Amino acid sequence: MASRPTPDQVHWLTGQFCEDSKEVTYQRSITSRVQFEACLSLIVAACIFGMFSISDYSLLGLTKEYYLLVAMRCVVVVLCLSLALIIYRWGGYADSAWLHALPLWVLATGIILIVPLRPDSLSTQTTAVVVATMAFYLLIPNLLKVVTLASLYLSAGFIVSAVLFADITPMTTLRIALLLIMANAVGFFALLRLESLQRKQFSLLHEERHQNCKLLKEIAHRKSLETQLRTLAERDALTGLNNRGHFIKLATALLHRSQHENMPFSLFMIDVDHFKKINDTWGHSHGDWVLTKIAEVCSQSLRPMDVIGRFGGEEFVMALPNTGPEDAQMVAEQLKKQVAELPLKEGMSELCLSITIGIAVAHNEKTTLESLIKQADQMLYVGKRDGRNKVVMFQI
Ligand SMILES: Nc1nc2c(ncn2[C@@H]2O[C@H](COP(=O)(O)OP(=O)(O)OP(=O)(O)O)[C@@H](O)[C@H]2O)c(=O)[nH]1
Repeated sequence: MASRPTPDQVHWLTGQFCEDSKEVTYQRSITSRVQFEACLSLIVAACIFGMFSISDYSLLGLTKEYYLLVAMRCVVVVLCLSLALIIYRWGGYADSAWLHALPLWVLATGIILIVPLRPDSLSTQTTAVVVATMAFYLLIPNLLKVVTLASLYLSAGFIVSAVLFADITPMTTLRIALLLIMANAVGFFALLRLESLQRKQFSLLHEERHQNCKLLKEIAHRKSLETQLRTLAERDALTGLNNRGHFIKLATALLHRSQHENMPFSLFMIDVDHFKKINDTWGHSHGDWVLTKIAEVCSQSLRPMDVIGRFGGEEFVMALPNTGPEDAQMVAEQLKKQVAELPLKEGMSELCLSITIGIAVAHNEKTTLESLIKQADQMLYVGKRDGRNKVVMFQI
């Protein structure tokens, strides 16, 4: 049973992809280059074809045949130049291969028509046909099928014309035929190899791009997973604040920097008053909501250099670098006021929301974050004991 061709498989005889859609994609990818190169090659070919009128003159002089030849050459040159322009403007050969075939047929007809007008210079013309055949295959960019048909037309037309008008012997006819068969075979296989190699290169490039795309997607996916993991490792799921571990890491760095710069550093321990009662009265979801609202208020009151974290349960912690006792007291009072003024959920109107804040300020280089947390926690306890809704500062 014949196996199905793979998308990258190239046909052994046409040099094109076996899969039509892939071939069209390939042809479209090279359209602009082919258009430019075909246009350039046709202009050069037309000029060379026209220039041969000089050798016509040296052979024929100003005879009727010479004028006919010049007229024919002019028609071919004009047609080729016009077609070159049309191809340059509109000639994507994925859609209009016939347009690329046309100038080859015009040139071939022109070459064939020289024989009846200049039958004496057959050997020169045979050389010209061989060169033209090679140029068709290799220099004028075109599809192998299109080139092969035009070249065979040129060879067959030339031989018929030579037999009819140049009065050649059967032996000479055979020699010319063999020469043209050889030129066609060499041109055909050279172009077949070129077409196959170009398409294989295209496939490899395509595959490489595809793999790169996959790799970029994979990298993006991994980066997003990494971000998610980092968030999970550093953030508190309910409030989105830093979790205890990450807060300690960030606050320790801030404390060290303040100590290095000889600047004060304050730490707040914040605890929601009678939070258990909120849970018991309105349920855990309302308790959660209150915690997120308080977290929001605290975050909004921070400066960019401050750091906040959820320490556990209904307890928050804030680190304020470059903040001395007076400023810390002021910020804490302001925070306490903002929490008390928080608009509450429907049905919670009788709740008097308040927080107690314990403050510790680092005074010398030896103070550690651990000791500051301990002192602020002690002040929190004092504030709770003294009736809650208080700001208490650790005094040395
Ligand atoms: N809704 C909710 N409740 C929590 C969460 N974490 C801890 N809690 C509750 O918070 C309550 C803390 O109660 P307590 O330690 O007695 O403190 P309190 O009621 O605020 O009393 P004081 O701090 O002395 O004013 C407990 O009932 C915990 O179950 C949470 O993430 N969500």
